[in-house]
Amino acid sequence: MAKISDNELNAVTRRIVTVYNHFLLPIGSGSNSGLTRGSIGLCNASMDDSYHRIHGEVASHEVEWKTACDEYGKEFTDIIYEKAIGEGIAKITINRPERRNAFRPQTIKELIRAFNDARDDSSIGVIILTGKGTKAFCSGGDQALRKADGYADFENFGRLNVLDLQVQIRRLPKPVIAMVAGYAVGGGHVLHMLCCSCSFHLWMVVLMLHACAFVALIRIIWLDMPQVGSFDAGYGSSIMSRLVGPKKAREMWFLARFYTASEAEKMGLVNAVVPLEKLEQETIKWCREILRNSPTAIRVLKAALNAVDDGHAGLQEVGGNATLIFYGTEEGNEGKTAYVERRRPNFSKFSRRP
Ligand SMILES: CC(C)(COP(=O)(O)OP(=O)(O)OC[C@H]1O[C@@H](n2cnc3c(N)ncnc32)[C@H](O)[C@@H]1OP(=O)(O)O)[C@@H](O)C(=O)NCCC(=O)NCCSC(=O)c1cc(O)c2ccccc2c1O
Repeated sequence: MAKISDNELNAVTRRIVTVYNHFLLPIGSGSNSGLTRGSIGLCNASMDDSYHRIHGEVASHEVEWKTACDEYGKEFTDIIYEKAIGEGIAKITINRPERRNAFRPQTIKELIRAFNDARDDSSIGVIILTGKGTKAFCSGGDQALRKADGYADFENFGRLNVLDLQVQIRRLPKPVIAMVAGYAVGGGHVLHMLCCSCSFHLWMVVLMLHACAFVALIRIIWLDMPQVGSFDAGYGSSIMSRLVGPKKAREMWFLARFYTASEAEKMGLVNAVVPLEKLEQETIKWCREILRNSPTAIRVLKAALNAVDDGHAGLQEVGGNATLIFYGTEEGNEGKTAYVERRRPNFSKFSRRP
Protein backbone atom coordinates (compact mmCIF):
# COMPACT_ATOMS: atom_id res chain seq x y z
CA MET A 1 0.00 0.00 0.00
CA ALA A 2 1.32 3.49 -0.91
CA LYS A 3 2.48 5.50 2.06
CA ILE A 4 0.93 9.01 2.48
CA SER A 5 3.56 11.72 2.89
CA ASP A 6 3.24 14.52 5.47
CA ASN A 7 2.53 17.02 2.70
CA GLU A 8 -0.23 14.89 1.27
CA LEU A 9 -1.67 14.40 4.73
CA ASN A 10 -1.73 18.17 5.31
CA ALA A 11 -3.50 18.65 2.00
CA VAL A 12 -6.13 16.08 3.01
CA THR A 13 -6.60 17.81 6.37
CA ARG A 14 -7.02 21.16 4.66
CA ARG A 15 -9.65 19.68 2.36
CA ILE A 16 -11.62 18.36 5.34
CA VAL A 17 -11.52 21.79 6.99
CA THR A 18 -12.65 23.40 3.74
CA VAL A 19 -15.58 21.02 3.42
CA TYR A 20 -16.47 21.66 7.05
CA ASN A 21 -16.43 25.44 6.55
CA HIS A 22 -18.42 25.39 3.35
CA PHE A 23 -21.03 22.77 4.02
CA LEU A 24 -21.25 21.78 7.66
CA LEU A 25 -20.65 25.02 9.55
CA PRO A 26 -23.69 26.82 8.13
CA ILE A 27 -25.93 24.23 9.75
CA GLY A 28 -27.02 25.63 13.08
CA SER A 29 -25.14 28.89 12.76
CA GLY A 30 -28.15 31.02 11.92
CA SER A 31 -28.32 34.75 12.54
CA ASN A 32 -29.86 34.25 15.97
CA SER A 33 -27.04 32.18 17.30
CA GLY A 34 -25.05 35.25 18.23
CA LEU A 35 -22.02 33.62 16.65
CA THR A 36 -20.26 34.60 13.52
CA ARG A 37 -17.75 32.34 11.86
CA GLY A 38 -15.15 34.97 12.53
CA SER A 39 -15.90 34.60 16.21
CA ILE A 40 -14.47 31.14 16.36
CA GLY A 41 -11.76 31.66 13.83
CA LEU A 42 -13.31 29.95 10.82
CA CYS A 43 -13.91 31.90 7.68
CA ASN A 44 -15.63 31.56 4.37
CA ALA A 45 -12.41 31.52 2.42
CA SER A 46 -10.96 28.17 1.56
CA MET A 47 -8.10 27.25 3.87
CA ASP A 48 -6.42 25.46 0.96
CA ASP A 49 -4.65 28.51 -0.37
CA SER A 50 -1.20 30.02 -0.30
CA TYR A 51 -2.16 32.55 2.39
CA HIS A 52 -3.09 29.85 4.87
CA ARG A 53 -0.12 27.69 3.89
CA ILE A 54 2.29 30.57 4.50
CA HIS A 55 0.76 32.12 7.60
CA GLY A 56 -0.55 29.01 9.34
CA GLU A 57 -2.80 28.97 12.37
CA VAL A 58 -2.76 31.64 15.05
CA ALA A 59 -0.99 30.28 18.13
CA SER A 60 -3.36 29.00 20.78
CA HIS A 61 -1.12 28.43 23.79
CA GLU A 62 -2.01 30.08 27.08
CA VAL A 63 -0.62 33.50 27.88
CA GLU A 64 1.72 33.91 30.82
CA TRP A 65 1.02 37.26 32.47
CA LYS A 66 3.56 39.28 34.41
CA THR A 67 2.53 42.16 36.67
CA ALA A 68 3.77 45.48 35.35
CA CYS A 69 4.18 48.90 36.90
CA ASP A 70 4.00 52.33 35.32
CA GLU A 71 6.91 54.14 33.67
CA TYR A 72 8.09 55.49 37.05
CA GLY A 73 7.97 52.05 38.67
CA LYS A 74 4.87 52.96 40.68
CA GLU A 75 2.34 50.26 41.50
CA PHE A 76 -1.44 50.39 41.39
CA THR A 77 -4.34 49.96 43.83
CA ASP A 78 -7.47 50.27 41.68
CA ILE A 79 -6.27 48.43 38.62
CA ILE A 80 -4.13 45.43 37.70
CA TYR A 81 -1.61 46.05 34.95
CA GLU A 82 -0.02 43.06 33.25
CA LYS A 83 2.05 42.24 30.19
CA ALA A 84 2.18 38.91 28.40
CA ILE A 85 5.60 37.31 28.61
CA GLY A 86 7.20 37.15 25.15
CA GLU A 87 4.20 38.66 23.35
CA GLY A 88 3.18 42.23 22.59
CA ILE A 89 0.01 42.21 24.69
CA ALA A 90 -0.79 44.39 27.72
CA LYS A 91 -3.84 43.83 29.89
CA ILE A 92 -5.39 46.51 32.09
CA THR A 93 -8.04 45.35 34.56
CA ILE A 94 -10.27 47.64 36.61
CA ASN A 95 -10.03 46.04 40.04
CA ARG A 96 -13.04 47.19 42.08
CA PRO A 97 -15.33 44.16 41.70
CA GLU A 98 -17.09 44.90 45.00
CA ARG A 99 -18.37 48.13 43.34
CA ARG A 100 -19.03 46.37 40.02
CA ASN A 101 -15.78 48.01 38.81
CA ALA A 102 -17.18 51.54 39.16
CA PHE A 103 -14.39 54.03 38.66
CA ARG A 104 -13.33 56.79 41.03
CA PRO A 105 -10.84 59.55 40.12
CA GLN A 106 -7.96 57.42 41.46
CA THR A 107 -9.02 54.54 39.16
CA ILE A 108 -8.96 56.83 36.16
CA LYS A 109 -5.57 58.28 37.09
CA GLU A 110 -4.16 54.76 37.30
CA LEU A 111 -5.76 53.73 34.00
CA ILE A 112 -4.18 56.78 32.35
CA ARG A 113 -0.75 55.85 33.76
CA ALA A 114 -1.04 52.25 32.57
CA PHE A 115 -2.23 53.26 29.09
CA ASN A 116 0.68 55.74 28.90
CA ASP A 117 3.14 53.00 29.72
CA ALA A 118 1.60 50.59 27.21
CA ARG A 119 1.74 53.30 24.55
CA ASP A 120 5.40 54.08 25.20
CA ASP A 121 6.47 50.44 25.45
CA SER A 122 7.49 49.57 21.90
CA SER A 123 7.21 45.86 22.65
CA ILE A 124 3.45 46.28 23.16
CA GLY A 125 1.24 46.18 20.06
CA VAL A 126 -2.24 45.72 21.48
CA ILE A 127 -3.95 46.49 24.79
CA ILE A 128 -6.83 44.69 26.49
CA LEU A 129 -9.12 46.68 28.80
CA THR A 130 -11.26 44.61 31.13
CA GLY A 131 -12.89 44.46 34.56
CA LYS A 132 -12.14 42.10 37.45
CA GLY A 133 -14.61 39.23 37.84
CA THR A 134 -17.53 38.22 35.74
CA LYS A 135 -20.30 40.46 37.08
CA ALA A 136 -19.29 43.72 35.46
CA PHE A 137 -16.87 45.16 32.96
CA CYS A 138 -17.47 48.58 34.51
CA SER A 139 -20.53 50.22 36.08
CA GLY A 140 -19.44 53.80 35.34
CA GLY A 141 -18.61 56.58 37.78
CA ASP A 142 -18.71 55.76 41.51
CA GLN A 143 -21.98 57.40 42.51
CA ALA A 144 -21.06 57.44 46.19
CA LEU A 145 -18.29 59.91 45.33
CA ARG A 146 -20.30 62.16 43.06
CA LYS A 147 -20.37 65.78 44.20
CA ALA A 148 -21.76 68.98 42.72
CA ASP A 149 -18.52 69.52 40.79
CA GLY A 150 -17.85 65.95 39.63
CA TYR A 151 -16.33 62.88 41.30
CA ALA A 152 -14.03 63.41 44.29
CA ASP A 153 -12.06 60.88 46.32
CA PHE A 154 -8.80 61.96 47.93
CA GLU A 155 -9.00 65.58 46.87
CA ASN A 156 -11.38 68.30 47.96
CA PHE A 157 -12.54 69.09 44.45
CA GLY A 158 -14.55 67.11 41.95
CA ARG A 159 -13.63 66.17 38.41
CA LEU A 160 -14.75 64.22 35.35
CA ASN A 161 -11.32 62.84 34.55
CA VAL A 162 -12.80 59.89 32.63
CA LEU A 163 -13.11 62.34 29.74
CA ASP A 164 -9.29 62.50 29.55
CA LEU A 165 -9.14 58.70 29.50
CA GLN A 166 -11.69 58.57 26.68
CA VAL A 167 -9.53 60.86 24.55
CA GLN A 168 -6.43 58.86 25.44
CA ILE A 169 -7.97 55.56 24.31
CA ARG A 170 -9.16 57.09 21.06
CA ARG A 171 -5.81 58.71 20.26
CA LEU A 172 -3.52 55.92 21.41
CA PRO A 173 -1.84 54.57 18.26
CA LYS A 174 -2.37 50.93 19.21
CA PRO A 175 -5.60 48.92 19.15
CA VAL A 176 -7.49 48.62 22.45
CA ILE A 177 -9.80 45.64 22.85
CA ALA A 178 -12.48 45.75 25.52
CA MET A 179 -12.90 42.30 27.02
CA VAL A 180 -16.31 42.55 28.57
CA ALA A 181 -17.78 40.08 31.05
CA GLY A 182 -20.97 41.32 32.62
CA TYR A 183 -22.48 44.78 32.91
CA ALA A 184 -21.15 47.71 30.92
CA VAL A 185 -23.14 50.59 32.37
CA GLY A 186 -23.07 54.37 31.95
CA GLY A 187 -19.50 55.64 31.74
CA GLY A 188 -18.37 51.98 31.55
CA HIS A 189 -20.41 51.50 28.40
CA VAL A 190 -18.83 54.61 26.89
CA LEU A 191 -15.38 53.17 27.57
CA HIS A 192 -16.10 49.94 25.71
CA MET A 193 -17.61 51.91 22.81
CA LEU A 194 -14.35 53.80 22.45
CA CYS A 195 -12.45 50.56 22.23
CA CYS A 196 -14.88 49.49 19.60
CA SER A 197 -14.20 52.57 17.54
CA CYS A 198 -10.51 51.95 17.99
CA SER A 199 -10.64 48.38 16.92
CA PHE A 200 -12.94 45.78 18.33
CA HIS A 201 -13.99 44.13 21.53
CA LEU A 202 -15.45 40.93 22.72
CA TRP A 203 -18.55 40.65 24.71
CA MET A 204 -19.61 38.37 27.42
CA VAL A 205 -21.33 35.12 27.35
CA VAL A 206 -22.80 32.50 25.28
CA LEU A 207 -23.10 31.69 21.72
CA MET A 208 -23.83 28.91 19.37
CA LEU A 209 -27.16 27.27 19.31
CA HIS A 210 -28.22 28.03 22.85
CA ALA A 211 -27.24 31.65 22.72
CA CYS A 212 -30.58 33.18 22.07
CA ALA A 213 -32.55 31.84 24.95
CA PHE A 214 -29.72 32.28 27.38
CA VAL A 215 -28.65 35.76 26.41
CA ALA A 216 -32.20 36.97 26.55
CA LEU A 217 -32.06 36.56 30.31
CA ILE A 218 -28.91 38.57 30.73
CA ARG A 219 -28.91 42.30 30.95
CA ILE A 220 -25.70 43.84 29.98
CA ILE A 221 -25.48 47.19 28.33
CA TRP A 222 -27.29 49.86 30.17
CA LEU A 223 -27.18 53.54 29.51
CA ASP A 224 -28.71 54.42 32.83
CA MET A 225 -27.21 57.87 33.05
CA PRO A 226 -30.51 59.73 32.63
CA GLN A 227 -31.87 57.63 35.51
CA VAL A 228 -29.08 58.64 37.84
CA GLY A 229 -29.22 62.25 36.70
CA SER A 230 -26.27 62.20 34.37
CA PHE A 231 -25.52 62.15 30.66
CA ASP A 232 -22.54 61.91 28.36
CA ALA A 233 -23.17 64.38 25.59
CA GLY A 234 -19.66 63.89 24.23
CA TYR A 235 -18.30 60.61 22.85
CA GLY A 236 -21.07 58.81 24.74
CA SER A 237 -23.59 60.33 22.34
CA SER A 238 -21.67 60.93 19.11
CA ILE A 239 -19.89 57.59 18.95
CA MET A 240 -23.02 55.78 20.00
CA SER A 241 -24.86 57.40 17.11
CA ARG A 242 -22.08 56.43 14.69
CA LEU A 243 -22.12 52.83 15.85
CA VAL A 244 -25.81 52.06 16.09
CA GLY A 245 -27.30 54.86 13.98
CA PRO A 246 -29.13 57.98 15.17
CA LYS A 247 -32.53 56.34 15.70
CA LYS A 248 -31.27 53.51 17.88
CA ALA A 249 -29.01 55.93 19.77
CA ARG A 250 -32.03 58.05 20.65
CA GLU A 251 -33.87 54.96 21.86
CA MET A 252 -30.95 53.87 24.00
CA TRP A 253 -30.46 57.26 25.58
CA PHE A 254 -34.10 58.30 26.05
CA LEU A 255 -35.43 54.98 27.35
CA ALA A 256 -32.35 53.87 29.32
CA ARG A 257 -33.10 50.18 28.82
CA PHE A 258 -30.90 47.14 29.27
CA TYR A 259 -29.61 45.37 26.18
CA THR A 260 -28.24 41.86 25.91
CA ALA A 261 -24.99 40.75 24.36
CA SER A 262 -26.70 39.35 21.28
CA GLU A 263 -28.77 42.53 20.83
CA ALA A 264 -25.55 44.51 21.12
CA GLU A 265 -23.89 42.37 18.49
CA LYS A 266 -26.81 42.81 16.09
CA MET A 267 -26.66 46.57 16.59
CA GLY A 268 -22.95 46.64 15.78
CA LEU A 269 -22.04 47.63 19.33
CA VAL A 270 -19.82 44.62 19.89
CA ASN A 271 -17.69 42.58 17.53
CA ALA A 272 -18.12 39.10 18.89
CA VAL A 273 -20.04 37.16 21.49
CA VAL A 274 -18.31 34.16 22.99
CA PRO A 275 -18.92 31.85 25.93
CA LEU A 276 -17.62 33.24 29.17
CA GLU A 277 -15.04 30.49 29.59
CA LYS A 278 -13.65 31.29 26.13
CA LEU A 279 -13.59 35.06 26.57
CA GLU A 280 -9.91 35.55 27.33
CA GLN A 281 -8.81 32.83 24.92
CA GLU A 282 -10.71 34.44 22.07
CA THR A 283 -9.52 37.93 23.01
CA ILE A 284 -5.92 36.71 22.95
CA LYS A 285 -6.50 35.13 19.56
CA TRP A 286 -7.66 38.50 18.21
CA CYS A 287 -4.60 40.15 19.76
CA ARG A 288 -2.30 37.62 18.13
CA GLU A 289 -3.96 38.13 14.79
CA ILE A 290 -3.41 41.88 15.08
CA LEU A 291 0.18 41.33 16.09
CA ARG A 292 0.84 39.36 12.90
CA ASN A 293 0.10 42.51 10.91
CA SER A 294 2.26 45.54 10.16
CA PRO A 295 2.37 47.85 13.22
CA THR A 296 2.62 50.94 11.03
CA ALA A 297 -0.38 49.88 8.95
CA ILE A 298 -2.40 49.32 12.13
CA ARG A 299 -1.28 52.66 13.55
CA VAL A 300 -2.22 54.64 10.46
CA LEU A 301 -5.49 52.77 10.04
CA LYS A 302 -6.59 53.45 13.59
CA ALA A 303 -5.97 57.16 13.05
CA ALA A 304 -7.67 57.04 9.65
CA LEU A 305 -10.78 55.33 11.01
CA ASN A 306 -11.26 58.21 13.45
CA ALA A 307 -10.06 61.04 11.24
CA VAL A 308 -13.24 62.20 9.53
CA ASP A 309 -15.13 62.38 12.80
CA ASP A 310 -12.28 64.04 14.66
CA GLY A 311 -11.90 67.10 12.42
CA HIS A 312 -8.67 69.02 12.98
CA ALA A 313 -7.56 66.57 15.67
CA GLY A 314 -8.10 63.64 13.27
CA LEU A 315 -6.20 65.36 10.49
CA GLN A 316 -3.41 66.23 12.91
CA GLU A 317 -3.04 62.57 13.87
CA VAL A 318 -2.99 61.22 10.31
CA GLY A 319 -0.66 64.09 9.32
CA GLY A 320 1.63 63.26 12.23
CA ASN A 321 1.86 59.68 11.00
CA ALA A 322 2.84 60.90 7.55
CA THR A 323 5.61 63.02 9.09
CA LEU A 324 6.77 60.09 11.20
CA ILE A 325 7.08 57.86 8.16
CA PHE A 326 8.72 60.63 6.09
CA TYR A 327 11.43 61.12 8.74
CA GLY A 328 12.55 57.57 8.01
CA THR A 329 13.13 58.22 4.30
CA GLU A 330 16.31 59.32 2.53
CA GLU A 331 14.48 62.34 1.18
CA GLY A 332 13.38 63.45 4.63
CA ASN A 333 16.84 62.84 5.99
CA GLU A 334 18.48 64.93 3.24
CA GLY A 335 16.77 68.08 4.56
CA LYS A 336 17.96 67.51 8.11
CA THR A 337 21.49 66.49 7.07
CA ALA A 338 21.88 69.55 4.84
CA TYR A 339 20.83 71.80 7.74
CA VAL A 340 23.27 70.15 10.14
CA GLU A 341 26.09 70.28 7.53
CA ARG A 342 25.34 73.92 6.73
CA ARG A 343 24.77 73.25 3.02
CA ARG A 344 21.93 73.52 0.54
CA PRO A 345 19.74 70.39 0.47
CA ASN A 346 19.88 68.43 -2.77
CA PHE A 347 16.35 67.15 -3.46
CA SER A 348 16.96 66.78 -7.22
CA LYS A 349 17.75 63.09 -6.89
CA PHE A 350 14.33 62.26 -5.48
CA SER A 351 11.56 61.16 -7.76
CA ARG A 352 8.51 63.40 -8.24
CA ARG A 353 6.08 60.51 -8.30
CA PRO A 354 3.01 60.61 -10.50
C1 LIG B 1 -24.35 47.58 37.55
C2 LIG B 1 -25.60 47.15 38.32
C3 LIG B 1 -26.79 47.06 37.39
C4 LIG B 1 -25.29 45.76 38.92
O1 LIG B 1 -26.34 45.34 39.76
P1 LIG B 1 -26.11 44.16 40.80
O2 LIG B 1 -27.43 43.83 41.40
O3 LIG B 1 -25.35 43.07 40.14
O4 LIG B 1 -25.12 44.75 41.90
P2 LIG B 1 -25.44 45.84 43.03
O5 LIG B 1 -26.27 46.93 42.50
O6 LIG B 1 -25.89 45.16 44.26
O7 LIG B 1 -23.97 46.45 43.24
C5 LIG B 1 -23.00 45.80 44.09
C6 LIG B 1 -22.31 46.87 44.88
O8 LIG B 1 -21.64 47.75 43.98
C7 LIG B 1 -22.05 49.09 44.18
N1 LIG B 1 -22.05 49.78 42.89
C8 LIG B 1 -22.37 49.30 41.69
N2 LIG B 1 -22.25 50.23 40.75
C9 LIG B 1 -21.85 51.35 41.37
C10 LIG B 1 -21.56 52.68 40.95
N3 LIG B 1 -21.61 53.04 39.65
N4 LIG B 1 -21.18 53.57 41.89
C11 LIG B 1 -21.06 53.21 43.16
N5 LIG B 1 -21.33 51.99 43.65
C12 LIG B 1 -21.71 51.07 42.76
C13 LIG B 1 -23.45 48.96 44.75
O9 LIG B 1 -23.81 50.11 45.45
C14 LIG B 1 -23.28 47.74 45.65
O10 LIG B 1 -22.64 48.15 46.84
P3 LIG B 1 -23.11 47.57 48.26
O11 LIG B 1 -22.26 48.28 49.26
O12 LIG B 1 -24.57 47.85 48.38
O13 LIG B 1 -22.83 46.09 48.17
C15 LIG B 1 -25.91 48.12 39.47
O14 LIG B 1 -24.89 48.04 40.44
C16 LIG B 1 -26.06 49.54 39.06
O15 LIG B 1 -27.07 49.94 38.57
N6 LIG B 1 -25.03 50.37 39.31
C17 LIG B 1 -25.07 51.81 39.14
C18 LIG B 1 -24.73 52.19 37.72
C19 LIG B 1 -24.63 53.68 37.58
O16 LIG B 1 -25.45 54.41 38.04
N7 LIG B 1 -23.56 54.14 36.94
C20 LIG B 1 -23.20 55.52 36.86
C21 LIG B 1 -23.71 56.19 35.56
S1 LIG B 1 -23.16 57.88 35.41
C22 LIG B 1 -21.54 57.69 34.85
O17 LIG B 1 -21.03 56.62 34.81
C23 LIG B 1 -20.75 58.85 34.37
C24 LIG B 1 -19.43 58.95 34.73
C25 LIG B 1 -18.66 59.99 34.28
O18 LIG B 1 -17.41 60.12 34.71
C26 LIG B 1 -19.16 60.93 33.37
C27 LIG B 1 -18.36 61.95 32.83
C28 LIG B 1 -18.90 62.85 31.95
C29 LIG B 1 -20.21 62.78 31.59
C30 LIG B 1 -21.00 61.79 32.10
C31 LIG B 1 -20.50 60.84 33.00
C32 LIG B 1 -21.27 59.79 33.53
O19 LIG B 1 -22.59 59.76 33.24
